[in-house]
Amino acid sequence: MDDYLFPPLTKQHVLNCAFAIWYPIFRRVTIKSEIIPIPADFLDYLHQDGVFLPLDSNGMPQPSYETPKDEYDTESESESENENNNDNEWGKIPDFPEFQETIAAKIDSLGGSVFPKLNWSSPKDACWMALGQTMQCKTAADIFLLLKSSDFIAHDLTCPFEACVAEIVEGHEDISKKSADSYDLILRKWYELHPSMEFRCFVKDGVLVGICQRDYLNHYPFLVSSRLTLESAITNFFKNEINGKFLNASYVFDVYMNKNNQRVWLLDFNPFSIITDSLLFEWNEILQHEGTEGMGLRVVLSNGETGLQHQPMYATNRIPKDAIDLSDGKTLAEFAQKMVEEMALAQASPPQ
Ligand SMILES: Nc1ncnc2c1ncn2[C@@H]1O[C@H](COP(=O)(O)OP(=O)(O)OP(=O)(O)O)[C@@H](O)[C@H]1O
Repeated sequence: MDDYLFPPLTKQHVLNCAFAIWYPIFRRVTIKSEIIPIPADFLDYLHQDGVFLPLDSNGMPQPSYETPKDEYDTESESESENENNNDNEWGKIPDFPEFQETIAAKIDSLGGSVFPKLNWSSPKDACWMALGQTMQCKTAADIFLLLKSSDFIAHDLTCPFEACVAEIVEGHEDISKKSADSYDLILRKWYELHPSMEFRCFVKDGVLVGICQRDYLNHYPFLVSSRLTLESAITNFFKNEINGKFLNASYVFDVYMNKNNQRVWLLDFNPFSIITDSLLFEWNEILQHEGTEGMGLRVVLSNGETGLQHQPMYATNRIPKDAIDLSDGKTLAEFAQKMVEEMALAQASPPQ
């Protein structure tokens, strides 16, 4: 770890990886998306503890959602009734009617289901919380549950510049400790992406140094046999569509390749930094690589190579901190049960 010598990561490098910055430049080669500025009250709500979902468009709690009062309050019924009559019948449940309406309209315009993100991250660590355990969202409530349950989203909100070099200007605080000035909710048109066709690409000083499987835990035999064809398609995509257009000289980008026509699509950009997972490479290999010839496409060559078979991703992120905030003993037991079921399911069904 200590050997690693990364070029200094600045706040600007991280900002350049924010969706709203790169999307206008690469709109033609990426998935259709909508960018919705997050209003201040919703940002406050995201910062608060607990997973209380806002009311639906009719002012009612979301379907199958138990209000904090119904489920957890220990007050006597009469006390509760008094309080309920006072103001907000649903106690702590927040309400963002305009924001929710905008989201619903954008979901419609993207075909009815979307993949949500904030400036940098998606709440992929929380998808086990969602109905159907998927990131596919059809309503604002689906999105809010994922955002509120995710550690990755909490990181975007609280310390996105954590890995940046300290920039202390006299009289100003160290900006590496700051959060972003503004946040966007990103809605991307939903596609059933096959994990075997996702790849991560490492670019150092404008050179495509390495490409590897994004799903680094599983062996896909066809990737081994078609490695050179895939590598050539991704390299061409880099040369024609990415190189020289992204704002940082060194960066990491993710792509998806359509299996049928081998068309490559850009998925995301990440900082060239230890905070980005190097997957099948060691960061040292990438950092020490010299010359203009890259290391090519690296895939998992056999099941034995990983020593693991059909692993669920983000297994270690499956108890988000808000689950604990939300819980009494009973709820945690329910979460634990759900987790056990999901792990069993993931082990039993290999990826197609
Ligand atoms: N539009 C989409 N429809 C369906 N699934 C998607 C879509 N976009 C991304 N995904 C899936 O979600 C995963 C994470 O997406 P993305 O890279 O945008 O999120 P992220 O949180 O920035 O991830 P990372 O930090 O690993 O880069 C992708 O690997 C892909 O499997």
